[in-house]
Amino acid sequence: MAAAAPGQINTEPLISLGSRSVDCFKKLEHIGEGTYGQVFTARETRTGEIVALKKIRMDNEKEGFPITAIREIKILKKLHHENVVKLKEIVTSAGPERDELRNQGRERDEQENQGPERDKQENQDTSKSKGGIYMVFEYMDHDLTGLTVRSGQTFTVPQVKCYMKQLLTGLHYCHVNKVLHRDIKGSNLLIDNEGKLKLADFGLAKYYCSNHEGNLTNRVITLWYRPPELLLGATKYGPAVDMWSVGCIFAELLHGKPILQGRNEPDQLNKIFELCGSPDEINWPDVSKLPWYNNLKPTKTMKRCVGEIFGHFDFHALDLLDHLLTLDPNQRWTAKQALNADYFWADPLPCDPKSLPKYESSHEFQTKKRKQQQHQTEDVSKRSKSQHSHKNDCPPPIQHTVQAPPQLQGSHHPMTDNQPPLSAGPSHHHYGKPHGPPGVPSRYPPSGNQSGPYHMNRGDQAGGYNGRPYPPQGRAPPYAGSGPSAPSTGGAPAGYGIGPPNYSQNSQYGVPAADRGVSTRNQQYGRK
Ligand SMILES: Nc1ncnc2c1ncn2[C@@H]1O[C@H](COP(=O)(O)OP(=O)(O)OP(=O)(O)O)[C@@H](O)[C@H]1O
Repeated sequence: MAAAAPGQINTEPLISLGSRSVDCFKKLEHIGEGTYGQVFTARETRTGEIVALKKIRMDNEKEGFPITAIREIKILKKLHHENVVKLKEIVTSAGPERDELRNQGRERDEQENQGPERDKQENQDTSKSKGGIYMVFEYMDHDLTGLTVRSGQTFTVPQVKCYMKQLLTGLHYCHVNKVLHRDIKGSNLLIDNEGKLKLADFGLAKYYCSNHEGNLTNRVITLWYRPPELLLGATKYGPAVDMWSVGCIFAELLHGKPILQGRNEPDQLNKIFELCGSPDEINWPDVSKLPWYNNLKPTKTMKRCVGEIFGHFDFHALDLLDHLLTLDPNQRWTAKQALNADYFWADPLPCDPKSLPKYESSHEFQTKKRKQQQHQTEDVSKRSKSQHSHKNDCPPPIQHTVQAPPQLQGSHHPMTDNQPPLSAGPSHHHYGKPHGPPGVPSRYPPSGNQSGPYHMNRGDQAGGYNGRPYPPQGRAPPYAGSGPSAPSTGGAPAGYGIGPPNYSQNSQYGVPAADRGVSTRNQQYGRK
Protein backbone atom coordinates (compact mmCIF):
# COMPACT_ATOMS: atom_id res chain seq x y z
CA MET A 1 0.00 0.00 0.00
CA ALA A 2 1.29 3.45 -0.81
CA ALA A 3 2.35 5.51 2.15
CA ALA A 4 0.13 8.43 3.00
CA ALA A 5 1.92 11.70 2.49
CA PRO A 6 3.08 13.33 5.70
CA GLY A 7 0.23 15.32 7.17
CA GLN A 8 -2.32 13.23 5.26
CA ILE A 9 -2.94 10.40 7.58
CA ASN A 10 -5.21 7.64 6.32
CA THR A 11 -8.53 8.09 8.00
CA GLU A 12 -10.40 5.19 6.45
CA PRO A 13 -10.18 1.85 8.20
CA LEU A 14 -8.46 -0.27 5.57
CA ILE A 15 -8.28 -3.46 7.52
CA SER A 16 -10.78 -6.12 8.32
CA LEU A 17 -11.57 -6.05 12.01
CA GLY A 18 -12.31 -9.51 13.23
CA SER A 19 -14.46 -10.85 10.44
CA ARG A 20 -12.24 -13.92 9.92
CA SER A 21 -11.26 -16.74 12.21
CA VAL A 22 -7.70 -17.45 13.27
CA ASP A 23 -8.27 -20.90 11.82
CA CYS A 24 -7.52 -19.32 8.44
CA PHE A 25 -3.91 -19.44 9.65
CA LYS A 26 -1.65 -22.26 10.72
CA LYS A 27 0.63 -21.25 13.60
CA LEU A 28 4.25 -22.13 12.97
CA GLU A 29 6.62 -20.78 15.59
CA HIS A 30 6.56 -18.74 18.79
CA ILE A 31 8.79 -15.74 18.06
CA GLY A 32 7.90 -13.11 20.62
CA GLU A 33 6.62 -12.78 24.11
CA GLY A 34 5.67 -9.30 25.17
CA THR A 35 3.84 -7.89 28.12
CA TYR A 36 0.68 -7.72 26.10
CA GLY A 37 0.86 -10.62 23.77
CA GLN A 38 2.53 -13.65 22.35
CA VAL A 39 3.74 -13.41 18.78
CA PHE A 40 3.79 -16.37 16.37
CA THR A 41 4.70 -16.83 12.78
CA ALA A 42 1.82 -18.34 10.86
CA ARG A 43 0.90 -19.34 7.34
CA GLU A 44 -2.36 -18.25 5.80
CA THR A 45 -3.74 -21.55 4.58
CA ARG A 46 -5.42 -20.16 1.45
CA THR A 47 -2.57 -18.04 0.10
CA GLY A 48 0.46 -19.57 1.81
CA GLU A 49 1.50 -16.09 2.94
CA ILE A 50 3.65 -15.96 6.09
CA VAL A 51 2.43 -13.46 8.68
CA ALA A 52 3.04 -12.58 12.33
CA LEU A 53 0.11 -13.22 14.67
CA LYS A 54 0.05 -11.27 17.91
CA LYS A 55 -2.33 -12.83 20.38
CA ILE A 56 -3.76 -10.20 22.65
CA ARG A 57 -3.31 -11.26 26.22
CA MET A 58 -6.69 -11.26 27.95
CA ASP A 59 -5.90 -13.39 31.01
CA ASN A 60 -5.15 -10.44 33.30
CA GLU A 61 -7.91 -8.26 32.01
CA LYS A 62 -10.61 -7.57 34.53
CA GLU A 63 -11.81 -4.58 32.61
CA GLY A 64 -12.30 -6.06 29.19
CA PHE A 65 -10.19 -5.50 26.12
CA PRO A 66 -6.73 -4.15 27.03
CA ILE A 67 -6.23 -0.47 26.43
CA THR A 68 -2.79 -1.05 24.87
CA ALA A 69 -4.34 -3.25 22.18
CA ILE A 70 -7.10 -0.71 21.53
CA ARG A 71 -4.46 1.98 21.12
CA GLU A 72 -2.27 -0.12 18.89
CA ILE A 73 -5.16 -1.04 16.60
CA LYS A 74 -6.59 2.47 16.51
CA ILE A 75 -3.28 4.05 15.61
CA LEU A 76 -2.01 1.39 13.22
CA LYS A 77 -5.31 1.48 11.34
CA LYS A 78 -4.38 4.99 10.36
CA LEU A 79 -0.64 4.85 9.86
CA HIS A 80 0.48 3.58 6.49
CA HIS A 81 4.13 4.01 5.71
CA GLU A 82 6.92 1.79 4.48
CA ASN A 83 8.76 2.25 7.78
CA VAL A 84 5.78 1.41 10.00
CA VAL A 85 4.77 -2.23 10.41
CA LYS A 86 1.58 -3.06 8.56
CA LEU A 87 -1.42 -4.30 10.52
CA LYS A 88 -3.24 -6.45 7.99
CA GLU A 89 -6.33 -7.51 9.90
CA ILE A 90 -7.75 -8.66 13.20
CA VAL A 91 -8.88 -12.27 13.50
CA THR A 92 -10.66 -14.02 16.33
CA SER A 93 -11.18 -17.45 17.78
CA ALA A 94 -14.48 -18.25 19.43
CA GLY A 95 -13.04 -21.01 21.61
CA PRO A 96 -9.87 -23.05 21.79
CA GLU A 97 -8.11 -23.16 18.45
CA ARG A 98 -7.28 -26.18 16.35
CA ASP A 99 -3.68 -26.33 17.48
CA GLU A 100 -4.59 -25.65 21.11
CA LEU A 101 -7.08 -28.50 21.02
CA ARG A 102 -4.44 -30.74 19.50
CA ASN A 103 -1.94 -29.74 22.19
CA GLN A 104 -4.51 -30.11 24.94
CA GLY A 105 -5.29 -33.61 23.70
CA ARG A 106 -1.61 -34.49 23.71
CA GLU A 107 -1.12 -32.97 27.15
CA ARG A 108 -4.14 -34.85 28.50
CA ASP A 109 -2.71 -38.13 27.20
CA GLU A 110 0.56 -37.41 28.95
CA GLN A 111 -1.19 -36.41 32.18
CA GLU A 112 -3.53 -39.39 32.27
CA ASN A 113 -2.35 -40.99 35.49
CA GLN A 114 -1.28 -37.91 37.36
CA GLY A 115 -4.18 -37.18 39.75
CA PRO A 116 -3.98 -33.59 41.09
CA GLU A 117 -1.77 -32.57 38.16
CA ARG A 118 -4.54 -33.67 35.86
CA ASP A 119 -7.08 -31.46 37.71
CA LYS A 120 -4.76 -28.49 37.38
CA GLN A 121 -4.48 -29.16 33.69
CA GLU A 122 -8.22 -29.22 33.29
CA ASN A 123 -8.48 -25.82 34.94
CA GLN A 124 -5.95 -24.47 32.53
CA ASP A 125 -7.94 -25.91 29.66
CA THR A 126 -11.02 -24.04 30.82
CA SER A 127 -9.12 -20.75 30.79
CA LYS A 128 -7.78 -21.51 27.33
CA SER A 129 -11.25 -22.05 25.99
CA LYS A 130 -12.02 -18.35 26.35
CA GLY A 131 -11.07 -17.74 22.75
CA GLY A 132 -8.84 -14.97 21.63
CA ILE A 133 -8.17 -11.95 19.48
CA TYR A 134 -5.18 -11.71 17.21
CA MET A 135 -3.58 -8.88 15.32
CA VAL A 136 -2.26 -10.06 11.97
CA PHE A 137 0.91 -8.24 10.89
CA GLU A 138 3.14 -8.50 7.89
CA TYR A 139 5.99 -10.80 8.92
CA MET A 140 9.41 -9.28 9.55
CA ASP A 141 12.45 -11.54 9.78
CA HIS A 142 14.19 -9.84 12.69
CA ASP A 143 14.02 -7.26 15.38
CA LEU A 144 17.05 -5.05 15.88
CA THR A 145 17.88 -6.44 19.31
CA GLY A 146 17.63 -10.02 18.09
CA LEU A 147 19.90 -9.14 15.20
CA THR A 148 22.52 -7.28 17.23
CA VAL A 149 22.69 -9.72 20.12
CA ARG A 150 23.49 -12.61 17.80
CA SER A 151 27.08 -13.44 18.44
CA GLY A 152 29.35 -12.36 15.66
CA GLN A 153 26.85 -9.91 14.20
CA THR A 154 28.53 -6.81 12.85
CA PHE A 155 27.11 -3.77 11.13
CA THR A 156 29.07 -1.65 8.73
CA VAL A 157 28.80 2.14 8.82
CA PRO A 158 26.65 2.29 5.63
CA GLN A 159 24.39 -0.30 7.24
CA VAL A 160 24.04 1.69 10.48
CA LYS A 161 23.26 4.76 8.40
CA CYS A 162 20.70 2.83 6.40
CA TYR A 163 18.88 1.58 9.50
CA MET A 164 19.07 4.96 11.23
CA LYS A 165 17.70 6.73 8.18
CA GLN A 166 14.74 4.39 8.02
CA LEU A 167 14.10 4.69 11.76
CA LEU A 168 14.10 8.47 11.47
CA THR A 169 11.92 8.43 8.35
CA GLY A 170 9.30 6.25 10.06
CA LEU A 171 9.37 8.38 13.17
CA HIS A 172 9.16 11.59 11.18
CA TYR A 173 6.01 10.23 9.55
CA CYS A 174 4.52 9.40 12.98
CA HIS A 175 5.42 12.79 14.43
CA VAL A 176 4.07 14.74 11.45
CA ASN A 177 0.88 12.78 11.95
CA LYS A 178 0.82 13.71 15.64
CA VAL A 179 1.62 10.24 16.94
CA LEU A 180 4.19 9.70 19.69
CA HIS A 181 5.54 6.15 19.73
CA ARG A 182 6.71 6.19 23.37
CA ASP A 183 8.51 2.84 23.32
CA ILE A 184 11.35 3.11 20.84
CA LYS A 185 13.87 0.35 21.57
CA GLY A 186 15.66 -2.34 19.60
CA SER A 187 13.07 -5.07 20.02
CA ASN A 188 10.40 -2.77 18.62
CA LEU A 189 12.34 -2.06 15.43
CA LEU A 190 11.62 -4.84 12.97
CA ILE A 191 13.85 -5.61 10.00
CA ASP A 192 13.19 -7.84 7.02
CA ASN A 193 15.58 -9.60 4.70
CA GLU A 194 15.12 -6.84 2.14
CA GLY A 195 16.84 -4.54 4.63
CA LYS A 196 13.63 -2.65 5.43
CA LEU A 197 13.28 -1.34 8.98
CA LYS A 198 9.79 -0.75 10.42
CA LEU A 199 8.55 0.66 13.68
CA ALA A 200 6.40 -1.79 15.62
CA ASP A 201 4.57 -2.10 18.93
CA PHE A 202 2.33 0.94 19.09
CA GLY A 203 0.77 -0.22 22.38
CA LEU A 204 2.06 2.86 24.19
CA ALA A 205 1.62 5.23 21.26
CA LYS A 206 -0.52 8.30 21.69
CA TYR A 207 -1.90 11.15 19.63
CA TYR A 208 -0.59 14.42 20.96
CA CYS A 209 -1.52 18.09 20.63
CA SER A 210 1.26 20.53 19.96
CA ASN A 211 -0.38 23.00 22.36
CA HIS A 212 0.14 20.51 25.21
CA GLU A 213 -3.47 20.47 26.32
CA GLY A 214 -3.98 17.91 29.05
CA ASN A 215 -1.38 15.90 30.88
CA LEU A 216 0.30 12.74 29.66
CA THR A 217 1.77 10.00 31.79
CA ASN A 218 5.51 10.12 32.24
CA ARG A 219 5.75 6.39 32.95
CA VAL A 220 6.33 5.42 29.38
CA ILE A 221 9.38 4.30 27.40
CA THR A 222 11.59 1.43 28.54
CA LEU A 223 13.94 2.74 31.24
CA TRP A 224 17.23 2.67 29.35
CA TYR A 225 15.70 4.67 26.50
CA ARG A 226 13.69 7.11 28.63
CA PRO A 227 14.55 10.81 28.37
CA PRO A 228 15.45 13.04 31.31
CA GLU A 229 12.28 15.15 31.11
CA LEU A 230 10.09 12.09 31.76
CA LEU A 231 12.37 10.95 34.57
CA LEU A 232 11.99 14.43 36.10
CA GLY A 233 8.23 14.11 35.99
CA ALA A 234 7.20 16.07 32.87
CA THR A 235 3.59 15.47 31.87
CA LYS A 236 3.56 17.87 28.94
CA TYR A 237 5.87 16.58 26.29
CA GLY A 238 6.11 15.90 22.60
CA PRO A 239 8.06 14.05 19.89
CA ALA A 240 11.38 14.89 21.57
CA VAL A 241 10.81 11.95 23.95
CA ASP A 242 11.13 9.55 21.02
CA MET A 243 14.20 11.39 19.74
CA TRP A 244 16.06 10.71 22.99
CA SER A 245 15.38 7.01 22.52
CA VAL A 246 16.67 7.30 18.95
CA GLY A 247 19.90 8.79 20.33
CA CYS A 248 20.26 5.83 22.70
CA ILE A 249 19.68 3.35 19.86
CA PHE A 250 22.13 5.17 17.59
CA ALA A 251 24.89 5.11 20.21
CA GLU A 252 24.09 1.46 20.92
CA LEU A 253 24.45 0.54 17.26
CA LEU A 254 27.85 2.19 17.02
CA HIS A 255 29.04 1.22 20.46
CA GLY A 256 27.83 -2.37 20.52
CA LYS A 257 25.78 -2.29 23.69
CA PRO A 258 23.19 -0.17 25.50
CA ILE A 259 24.83 3.00 26.75
CA LEU A 260 22.66 3.99 29.71
CA GLN A 261 21.83 0.92 31.75
CA GLY A 262 20.12 2.35 34.83
CA ARG A 263 18.81 0.01 37.52
CA ASN A 264 15.90 2.22 38.45
CA GLU A 265 14.67 5.71 37.66
CA PRO A 266 17.04 7.72 39.92
CA ASP A 267 19.98 5.62 38.76
CA GLN A 268 18.94 6.11 35.13
CA LEU A 269 18.79 9.86 35.64
CA ASN A 270 22.16 9.84 37.32
CA LYS A 271 23.70 7.93 34.43
CA ILE A 272 22.22 10.47 32.03
CA PHE A 273 23.70 13.37 34.02
CA GLU A 274 27.08 11.63 34.19
CA LEU A 275 27.12 11.49 30.42
CA CYS A 276 25.28 14.67 29.45
CA GLY A 277 26.18 16.92 32.37
CA SER A 278 23.97 18.40 35.07
CA PRO A 279 20.93 20.30 33.93
CA ASP A 280 20.67 23.97 34.84
CA GLU A 281 18.67 26.97 33.75
CA ILE A 282 21.31 27.80 31.13
CA ASN A 283 21.51 24.50 29.26
CA TRP A 284 17.86 23.67 29.95
CA PRO A 285 15.61 26.69 30.62
CA ASP A 286 12.78 25.92 33.06
CA VAL A 287 14.21 22.57 34.10
CA SER A 288 13.82 23.61 37.73
CA LYS A 289 10.05 23.81 37.22
CA LEU A 290 9.79 20.10 36.49
CA PRO A 291 7.90 18.27 39.27
CA TRP A 292 10.72 16.08 40.56
CA TYR A 293 13.66 18.37 39.83
CA ASN A 294 14.28 19.33 43.45
CA ASN A 295 14.25 15.73 44.57
CA LEU A 296 16.34 14.37 41.77
CA LYS A 297 18.74 17.11 40.72
CA PRO A 298 22.37 16.09 41.03
CA THR A 299 24.15 17.18 44.17
CA LYS A 300 27.40 17.80 42.30
CA THR A 301 28.00 19.66 39.08
CA MET A 302 28.77 17.22 36.32
CA LYS A 303 30.26 18.11 32.97
CA ARG A 304 29.00 16.88 29.67
CA CYS A 305 31.34 14.25 28.26
CA VAL A 306 29.52 12.75 25.27
CA GLY A 307 32.51 13.74 23.09
CA GLU A 308 35.04 12.04 25.33
CA ILE A 309 33.08 8.90 25.97
CA PHE A 310 32.27 8.44 22.31
CA GLY A 311 35.45 10.01 20.97
CA HIS A 312 35.96 6.89 18.86
CA PHE A 313 32.89 7.77 16.77
CA ASP A 314 33.58 9.76 13.66
CA PHE A 315 32.93 13.50 13.68
CA HIS A 316 29.53 13.44 11.95
CA ALA A 317 28.23 10.54 14.00
CA LEU A 318 29.27 12.32 17.17
CA ASP A 319 27.63 15.54 16.04
CA LEU A 320 24.33 13.75 15.39
CA LEU A 321 24.52 11.88 18.68
CA ASP A 322 25.27 15.09 20.52
CA HIS A 323 22.13 16.73 19.12
CA LEU A 324 19.97 13.73 19.97
CA LEU A 325 21.27 13.25 23.50
CA THR A 326 20.52 16.86 24.36
CA LEU A 327 19.03 17.32 27.81
CA ASP A 328 16.62 20.11 26.90
CA PRO A 329 13.83 18.56 24.79
CA ASN A 330 13.29 21.91 23.07
CA GLN A 331 16.84 21.92 21.77
CA ARG A 332 17.00 18.20 20.95
CA TRP A 333 16.93 17.57 17.21
CA THR A 334 13.68 16.56 15.59
CA ALA A 335 13.50 13.60 13.22
CA LYS A 336 13.61 16.00 10.29
CA GLN A 337 16.68 17.79 11.60
CA ALA A 338 18.36 14.45 12.23
CA LEU A 339 17.58 13.28 8.68
CA ASN A 340 19.30 16.39 7.41
CA ALA A 341 22.40 15.78 9.52
CA ASP A 342 25.74 15.70 7.72
CA TYR A 343 26.09 12.12 8.93
CA PHE A 344 23.66 10.90 6.28
CA TRP A 345 25.26 12.90 3.48
CA ALA A 346 28.89 12.18 4.17
CA ASP A 347 30.85 9.25 2.77
CA PRO A 348 30.25 6.39 3.16
CA LEU A 349 26.61 7.04 2.30
CA PRO A 350 23.82 4.88 3.71
CA CYS A 351 23.65 1.67 1.71
CA ASP A 352 20.66 0.55 -0.31
CA PRO A 353 18.52 -1.61 2.01
CA LYS A 354 18.38 -4.30 -0.69
CA SER A 355 22.17 -4.61 -0.65
CA LEU A 356 22.17 -5.63 3.02
CA PRO A 357 23.09 -9.20 3.83
CA LYS A 358 20.30 -11.65 4.54
CA TYR A 359 20.41 -13.26 7.95
CA GLU A 360 18.77 -16.25 9.50
CA SER A 361 15.68 -14.94 11.27
CA SER A 362 16.39 -13.56 14.74
CA HIS A 363 14.01 -12.08 17.26
CA GLU A 364 14.95 -10.99 20.77
CA PHE A 365 12.77 -13.70 22.30
CA GLN A 366 14.45 -16.48 20.34
CA THR A 367 17.93 -15.08 20.90
CA LYS A 368 17.28 -15.04 24.64
CA LYS A 369 15.87 -18.55 24.55
CA ARG A 370 18.88 -19.84 22.63
CA LYS A 371 21.23 -18.20 25.12
CA GLN A 372 19.33 -19.65 28.05
CA GLN A 373 19.58 -23.11 26.52
CA GLN A 374 23.28 -22.55 25.83
CA HIS A 375 23.85 -21.52 29.47
CA GLN A 376 21.98 -24.57 30.69
CA THR A 377 24.04 -26.89 28.50
CA GLU A 378 27.24 -25.21 29.65
CA ASP A 379 26.21 -25.54 33.30
CA VAL A 380 25.41 -29.20 32.94
CA SER A 381 28.73 -29.92 31.28
CA LYS A 382 30.62 -27.77 33.84
CA ARG A 383 28.95 -29.58 36.70
CA SER A 384 29.59 -33.00 35.25
CA LYS A 385 33.25 -32.04 34.60
CA SER A 386 33.73 -30.79 38.15
CA GLN A 387 32.08 -33.91 39.55
CA HIS A 388 34.37 -35.95 37.36
CA SER A 389 37.50 -34.13 38.57
CA HIS A 390 36.33 -34.32 42.20
CA LYS A 391 35.98 -38.04 41.71
CA ASN A 392 39.54 -38.23 40.49
CA ASP A 393 41.05 -35.94 43.15
CA CYS A 394 39.31 -36.85 46.34
CA PRO A 395 35.91 -38.31 47.01
CA PRO A 396 33.16 -35.78 47.71
CA PRO A 397 31.63 -35.63 51.16
CA ILE A 398 28.63 -37.84 51.44
CA GLN A 399 26.13 -35.01 51.92
CA HIS A 400 27.22 -32.64 49.22
CA THR A 401 25.07 -29.52 48.80
CA VAL A 402 24.38 -28.85 45.17
CA GLN A 403 24.95 -25.19 44.41
CA ALA A 404 23.07 -23.12 41.91
CA PRO A 405 25.04 -22.46 38.76
CA PRO A 406 27.04 -19.24 39.08
CA GLN A 407 24.93 -17.25 36.67
CA LEU A 408 21.77 -17.93 38.62
CA GLN A 409 23.17 -16.83 41.93
CA GLY A 410 22.95 -13.45 43.64
CA SER A 411 22.10 -10.50 41.53
CA HIS A 412 23.37 -11.85 38.26
CA HIS A 413 20.90 -11.88 35.46
CA PRO A 414 20.93 -15.13 33.51
CA MET A 415 20.39 -13.33 30.27
CA THR A 416 22.95 -10.62 30.70
CA ASP A 417 25.94 -12.33 32.15
CA ASN A 418 28.58 -14.01 30.10
CA GLN A 419 27.28 -12.70 26.82
CA PRO A 420 29.73 -13.50 24.07
CA PRO A 421 31.57 -10.34 23.07
CA LEU A 422 30.27 -8.78 19.89
CA SER A 423 32.92 -9.00 17.28
CA ALA A 424 34.48 -5.95 15.76
CA GLY A 425 33.29 -4.90 12.37
CA PRO A 426 35.23 -3.81 9.38
CA SER A 427 37.32 -0.75 9.87
CA HIS A 428 36.10 1.52 7.10
CA HIS A 429 34.80 4.12 9.46
CA HIS A 430 36.78 7.12 8.33
CA TYR A 431 34.56 9.26 6.24
CA GLY A 432 35.69 11.34 3.36
CA LYS A 433 34.66 14.88 2.81
CA PRO A 434 30.93 15.38 3.20
CA HIS A 435 29.07 15.84 0.00
CA GLY A 436 25.38 15.77 -0.61
CA PRO A 437 24.19 13.67 -3.50
CA PRO A 438 22.55 15.58 -6.36
CA GLY A 439 18.98 16.64 -5.70
CA VAL A 440 19.13 16.34 -1.94
CA PRO A 441 16.16 17.73 -0.08
CA SER A 442 16.56 21.07 1.64
CA ARG A 443 18.62 20.74 4.78
CA TYR A 444 18.35 22.54 8.05
CA PRO A 445 21.37 24.70 8.70
CA PRO A 446 23.50 22.90 11.26
CA SER A 447 22.47 24.37 14.58
CA GLY A 448 25.07 25.55 17.08
CA ASN A 449 26.56 22.94 19.30
CA GLN A 450 24.95 23.88 22.53
CA SER A 451 27.11 21.61 24.53
CA GLY A 452 30.26 23.56 23.76
CA PRO A 453 33.68 22.03 24.10
CA TYR A 454 33.76 18.74 25.89
CA HIS A 455 35.43 18.33 29.22
CA MET A 456 36.34 14.91 30.36
CA ASN A 457 36.14 14.79 34.09
CA ARG A 458 35.14 11.38 35.25
CA GLY A 459 36.37 12.20 38.74
CA ASP A 460 33.39 14.48 39.18
CA GLN A 461 30.93 11.88 38.34
CA ALA A 462 30.66 9.57 41.22
CA GLY A 463 27.39 9.62 43.07
CA GLY A 464 25.77 12.61 41.48
CA TYR A 465 22.32 11.56 42.56
CA ASN A 466 21.64 12.91 45.97
CA GLY A 467 20.18 9.66 47.20
CA ARG A 468 16.92 11.25 48.26
CA PRO A 469 13.88 9.07 47.86
CA TYR A 470 12.28 8.99 44.48
CA PRO A 471 9.02 10.90 44.43
CA PRO A 472 6.10 8.86 45.69
CA GLN A 473 4.69 8.52 42.19
CA GLY A 474 7.84 6.69 41.12
CA ARG A 475 7.56 3.02 40.33
CA ALA A 476 9.34 0.30 42.18
CA PRO A 477 12.76 -0.33 40.68
CA PRO A 478 12.25 -2.55 37.67
CA TYR A 479 15.54 -4.24 38.42
CA ALA A 480 14.98 -5.29 41.95
CA GLY A 481 17.68 -7.81 42.66
CA SER A 482 19.13 -7.83 39.19
CA GLY A 483 21.66 -5.06 38.95
CA PRO A 484 23.82 -4.45 35.95
CA SER A 485 26.38 -7.02 35.03
CA ALA A 486 29.90 -6.90 36.28
CA PRO A 487 32.35 -4.74 34.40
CA SER A 488 33.82 -6.34 31.39
CA THR A 489 37.33 -7.59 31.81
CA GLY A 490 39.34 -6.80 28.76
CA GLY A 491 38.50 -8.66 25.64
CA ALA A 492 37.31 -5.41 24.05
CA PRO A 493 33.71 -6.06 23.25
CA ALA A 494 33.64 -4.17 20.04
CA GLY A 495 30.98 -2.07 18.45
CA TYR A 496 29.78 -2.41 14.94
CA GLY A 497 32.51 -1.35 12.57
CA ILE A 498 33.99 1.13 15.00
CA GLY A 499 37.37 1.15 16.69
CA PRO A 500 37.93 0.37 20.35
CA PRO A 501 36.23 2.67 22.81
CA ASN A 502 38.36 5.07 24.81
CA TYR A 503 36.58 4.75 28.12
CA SER A 504 37.54 3.13 31.30
CA GLN A 505 36.50 -0.48 31.51
CA ASN A 506 35.29 0.18 35.01
CA SER A 507 32.79 2.78 33.95
CA GLN A 508 29.23 2.00 33.00
CA TYR A 509 30.38 1.90 29.42
CA GLY A 510 32.48 -1.13 30.10
CA VAL A 511 29.64 -3.43 31.03
CA PRO A 512 28.93 -6.30 28.70
CA ALA A 513 25.97 -6.35 26.39
CA ALA A 514 22.91 -6.80 28.47
CA ASP A 515 19.20 -7.20 28.46
CA ARG A 516 17.47 -4.09 27.25
CA GLY A 517 16.06 -2.44 30.32
CA VAL A 518 12.58 -3.21 31.36
CA SER A 519 9.46 -2.23 29.60
CA THR A 520 7.03 -0.10 31.50
CA ARG A 521 4.19 -1.95 29.89
CA ASN A 522 3.11 -3.81 32.97
CA GLN A 523 1.78 -0.53 34.27
CA GLN A 524 -1.78 -0.25 33.10
CA TYR A 525 -2.88 2.42 35.50
CA GLY A 526 -3.79 5.91 34.50
CA ARG A 527 -1.90 5.77 31.22
CA LYS A 528 -2.69 8.70 29.03
N1 LIG B 1 5.31 -8.27 12.52
C1 LIG B 1 6.23 -8.97 13.17
N2 LIG B 1 7.06 -9.79 12.50
C2 LIG B 1 7.99 -10.50 13.16
N3 LIG B 1 8.20 -10.45 14.47
C3 LIG B 1 7.40 -9.66 15.20
C4 LIG B 1 6.38 -8.88 14.60
N4 LIG B 1 5.76 -8.19 15.57
C5 LIG B 1 6.37 -8.51 16.72
N5 LIG B 1 7.36 -9.41 16.52
C6 LIG B 1 8.26 -10.00 17.52
O1 LIG B 1 7.59 -10.12 18.76
C7 LIG B 1 8.22 -9.31 19.76
C8 LIG B 1 7.16 -8.75 20.68
O2 LIG B 1 6.24 -7.98 19.91
P1 LIG B 1 5.57 -6.66 20.48
O3 LIG B 1 6.65 -5.74 20.97
O4 LIG B 1 4.65 -6.13 19.47
O5 LIG B 1 4.78 -7.27 21.72
P2 LIG B 1 4.50 -6.59 23.10
O6 LIG B 1 3.63 -7.51 23.88
O7 LIG B 1 3.95 -5.26 22.85
O8 LIG B 1 5.98 -6.54 23.69
P3 LIG B 1 6.65 -5.61 24.83
O9 LIG B 1 6.01 -5.92 26.11
O10 LIG B 1 8.11 -6.07 24.80
O11 LIG B 1 6.55 -4.20 24.41
C9 LIG B 1 9.03 -8.27 18.98
O12 LIG B 1 10.14 -7.82 19.71
C10 LIG B 1 9.44 -9.06 17.75
O13 LIG B 1 10.60 -9.83 17.99
